[in-house]
Amino acid sequence: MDIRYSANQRDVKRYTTEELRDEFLITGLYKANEVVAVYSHVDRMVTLGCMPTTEKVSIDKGIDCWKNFGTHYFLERREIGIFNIGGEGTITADGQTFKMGYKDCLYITKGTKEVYFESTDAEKPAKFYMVSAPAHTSYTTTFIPIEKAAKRPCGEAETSNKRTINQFIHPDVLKTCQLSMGMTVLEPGSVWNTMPSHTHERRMEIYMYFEVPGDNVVFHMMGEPTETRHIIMKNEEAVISPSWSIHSGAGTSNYTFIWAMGGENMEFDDMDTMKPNEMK
Ligand SMILES: O=C[C@H](O)[C@@H](O)CC(=O)C(=O)O
Ligand SMILES: [Zn+2]
Repeated sequence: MDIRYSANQRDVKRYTTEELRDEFLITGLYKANEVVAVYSHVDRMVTLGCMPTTEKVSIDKGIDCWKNFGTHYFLERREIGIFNIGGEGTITADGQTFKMGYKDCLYITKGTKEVYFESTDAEKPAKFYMVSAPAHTSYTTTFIPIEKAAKRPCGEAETSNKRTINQFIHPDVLKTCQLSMGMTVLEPGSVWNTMPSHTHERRMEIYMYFEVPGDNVVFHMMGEPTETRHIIMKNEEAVISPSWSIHSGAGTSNYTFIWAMGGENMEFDDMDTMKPNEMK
């Protein structure tokens, strides 16, 4: 498993493009019938991708749970949020089966021993995007279609940031230990997410950009507000944002992204925002 040890804001100021990408960018999430996992020591969050084609794939395929987590199975002391960003598929969690259409979300609670992924059609495989956080207790495994998500329209066409924040795994929708996840959809002509930018010292965040058409890219902004850097991101790539970093982006087209947060603070609006002209 790819392990990322956390980097601090002082050293990051001197990182080259390559060092910045090696530390924070997550690429290659979808390899047929594999589980691709990146363990970050920032809040011990694990980002995973699974694209089952011809096989029924177990969540711990290729992962040595005892060596990496010191647990007997993946969700022994973890919770996980899963979105399907590909063709139709199914997830089986301790015998319960969930049909997962495009953009459907599933929260699976701590203590779930067996989790399997399958695609309905190997030619149009499901692509599961997942983020897992350490958990101290069990709640309820819950299927959340986009209609059940709490919707927050924000931004304006005039400032190229008109978008809808869909809160799926969120205290208003269901209980979790520390994980919250959602999906932000930008309108055509809007390219900026999370502008005005913010940080939240009390929790970290991971963004995964998708629906980035063709050769387009997203310039993902990170760093301390007065020491910003950017990472150019392609479709279906994710990026780790430590608590000290802004996480904001501008695409060469509109796009969609999934955000995931972990930390003790679950108050969505508890952010330190800044005016765009206060940043450097
Ligand atoms: O802490 C909250 C997260 O950064 C995102 O929900 C922000 C976002 O989706 C947006 O403004 O476009
Ligand atoms: Zn944020």
